[in-house]
Amino acid sequence: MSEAAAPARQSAVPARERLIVALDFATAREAEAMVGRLGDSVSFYKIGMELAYGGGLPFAQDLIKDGKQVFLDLKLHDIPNTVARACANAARFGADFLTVHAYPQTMAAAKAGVAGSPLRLLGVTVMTSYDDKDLAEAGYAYGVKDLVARRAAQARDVGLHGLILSAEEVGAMRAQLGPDMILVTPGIRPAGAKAGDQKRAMTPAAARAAGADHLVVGRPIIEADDPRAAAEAIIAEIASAASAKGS
Ligand SMILES: O=C(O)c1cc(=O)[nH]c(=O)n1[C@@H]1O[C@H](COP(=O)(O)O)[C@@H](O)[C@H]1O
Repeated sequence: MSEAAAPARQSAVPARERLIVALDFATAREAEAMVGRLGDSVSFYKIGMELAYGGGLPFAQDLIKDGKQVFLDLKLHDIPNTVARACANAARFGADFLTVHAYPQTMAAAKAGVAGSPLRLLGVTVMTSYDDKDLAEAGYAYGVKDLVARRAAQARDVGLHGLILSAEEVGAMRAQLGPDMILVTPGIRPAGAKAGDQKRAMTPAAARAAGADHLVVGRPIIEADDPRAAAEAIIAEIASAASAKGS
């Protein structure tokens, strides 16, 4: 894939493809049942670390064969040799996105590992369950805003394709990084939904209006009584925010 092609495609992405549903289940069987319930309302799925240990990787390949887009959320972080080799192996899957933690060594190794493949790497900046106090407790000298900005600049310097960050930082990071970086926001909560462990959460409309390219949503859809209706409501919110921006 030509790297220059990505931004044009990002701005042209339809609202439905901006929603990424997190298949946070223990088994591929449960994930498959959810994909069946969501039907053609959802085209993009995330396989995270829980499902990866329950048949998620072969299931990801089934999804790709069925024409779905797949985000492998494996959040890799290790010594450069291991990260580069893991990314090269993951690139064979045919997935669209893969996450690595946004540490400079890790990002550089990941970039080298996927060279020549269309797999796009997303650097996880600061988990959306963290606030400034959590970072201080973990030993960081930076608060959320500054650490996200620092890691975003490092990701851009390494040539990473995109970032995972909360919608609270998207506006500032879009201004800092320009239109090319793919900005993906978890921590999405429709009005009135329970935040759970998410500390930096926003509504779908607010996240999209702030400039998020893709929104990752798990529990508000997969735990809903009617997951398909919940997904359609979020897609409608994304579409209304996009048209309000004229994009
Ligand atoms: O990398 C991620 O996808 C991720 C990063 C982050 O900072 N916060 C975050 O919530 N996620 C993932 O996004 C999903 C959010 O799920 P819900 O909180 O249920 O909507 C989960 O699968 C998380 O693993």
